Amino acid sequence: MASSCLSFNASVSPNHDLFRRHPSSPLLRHRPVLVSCTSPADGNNTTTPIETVVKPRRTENTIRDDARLQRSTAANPFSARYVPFNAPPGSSEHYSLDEIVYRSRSGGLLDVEHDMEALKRFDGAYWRDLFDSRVGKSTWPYGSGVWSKKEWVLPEIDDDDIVSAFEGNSNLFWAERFGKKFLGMNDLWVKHCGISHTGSFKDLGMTVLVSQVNRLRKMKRPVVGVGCASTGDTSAALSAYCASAGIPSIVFLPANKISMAQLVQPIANGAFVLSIDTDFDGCMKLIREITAELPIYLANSLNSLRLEGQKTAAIEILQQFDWQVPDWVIVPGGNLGNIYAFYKGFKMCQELGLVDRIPRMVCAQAANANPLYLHYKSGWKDFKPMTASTTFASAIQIGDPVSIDRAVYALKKCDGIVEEATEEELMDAMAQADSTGMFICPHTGVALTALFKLRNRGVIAPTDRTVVVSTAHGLKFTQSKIDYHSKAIPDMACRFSNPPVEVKADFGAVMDVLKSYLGSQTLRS
Ligand SMILES: Cc1ncc(COP(=O)(O)O)c(C=O)c1O
Ligand SMILES: N[C@@H](CCOP(=O)(O)O)C(=O)O
Repeated sequence: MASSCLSFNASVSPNHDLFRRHPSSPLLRHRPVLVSCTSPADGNNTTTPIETVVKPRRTENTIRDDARLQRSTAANPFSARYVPFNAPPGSSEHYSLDEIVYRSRSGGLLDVEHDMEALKRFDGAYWRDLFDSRVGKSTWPYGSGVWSKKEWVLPEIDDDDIVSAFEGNSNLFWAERFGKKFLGMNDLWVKHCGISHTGSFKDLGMTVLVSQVNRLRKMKRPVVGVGCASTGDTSAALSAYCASAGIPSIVFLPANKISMAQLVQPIANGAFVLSIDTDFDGCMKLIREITAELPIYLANSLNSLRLEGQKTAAIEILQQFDWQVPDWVIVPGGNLGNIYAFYKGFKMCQELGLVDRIPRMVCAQAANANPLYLHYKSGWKDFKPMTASTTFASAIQIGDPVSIDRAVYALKKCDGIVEEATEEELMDAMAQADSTGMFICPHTGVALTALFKLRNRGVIAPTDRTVVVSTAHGLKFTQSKIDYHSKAIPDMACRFSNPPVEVKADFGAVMDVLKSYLGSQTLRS
């Protein structure tokens, strides 16, 4: 092996990033490094040559400068494009990701299609090692859980155009006490996507969409601003990423239907906020009409770019289980982009040999906003949009989900299930989870209710490895918790409420209440 040529077998050696990441290593300094990757998939020791000139780091460099210095000069072998979602065989319709297009010629949804043949030139072990090697570092842009999978997300974007808050890499934790106490389960996990830059999973998709907009604007494409309709989380993510890149954002919010914490997010980030006297579906209809007329780029998940980022949460789950596949993954659903994004992430891992199967998925809806559930119960016969009623799970108060076709496709492919949760069920589940140390959002309460129901029916077994996706941070929804714990919700027993005890500032009075409390604890244990 020539000293300037590091040839490695993809299934054995970690990856080229390791070499890029340590430019100050005496072995690498000033040395052109030709990284060629054996492709076990075709048995040849040929390559995708990724040539990197490693230059010394100057102290005034930013991490972007570092990334620029270490960048490969070889042609990028990976690419992606828009195609009609679930296109019929033989369809040749496709669009560059640099085009501004949200719908196929027939008016259907689009999907981002990756050049899977190019990705398949590397085997599963290569991709696992590559992704694993990027976790927990601050290398631009791989410090992000989304961009650490860049080759599978937006392979062609220049690192310089990426707008990232190093989102993703959210924790997946063992819900030991909740699982044992309430469900008799020993392998229950929560993927906390709400521990994120703006407090929800929307950051994962928004970094991708805003990065692409950044690129389009540099290419002088007509994008004056980026807009969305929102139940709160999409607008929070959009406004934060746009503000970070200096791009105007415009958000349409249903008046009085989102939490105060969510409302203040786009306001604080300088978005142009319209509070509109309608529901989310009304806002969605308006933003679609407006973005067809004005040079405002549409940021809702109708835009399939978003799902490319969101799918990395599924890849992360597999990675966090050391590439073992869980039995079940439960996701709360509203506009229904996320359930498809999860399916896509799992499916890519299977197709590219990182894992050998995919989990069964459950989509959980609030009973007050359950068009997918009703469609599932009808045996997938006719889908009927509805007017969603008020729900504590306000971010999924959606009656006419734009990604209905994507969701149905994903659920059919993974032998999935749809469940629903009444207001009382979701609030009780949230309170129960919180009582074991979590602080979840009501949407996660919807997902936990689905789990309760499926466990009670014996569909999910006590030892099944199950992941509940927590989609937002509970701190965005404190008012619902206050209402519950103060028993201020009409027609709800609030069985697990834990209101504060008011007591006089008097030693005897405090002793009395404490003795009574401690006595009840002893009796319980
Ligand atoms: C907190 C939260 N959970 C779940 C969802 C549902 O995701 P999706 O619309 O992709 O189904 C949303 C948004 O809709 C949300 O904001
Ligand atoms: N919950 C969403 C609703 C819009 O969903 P999107 O994924 O299509 O943007 C929100 O937070 O606005």
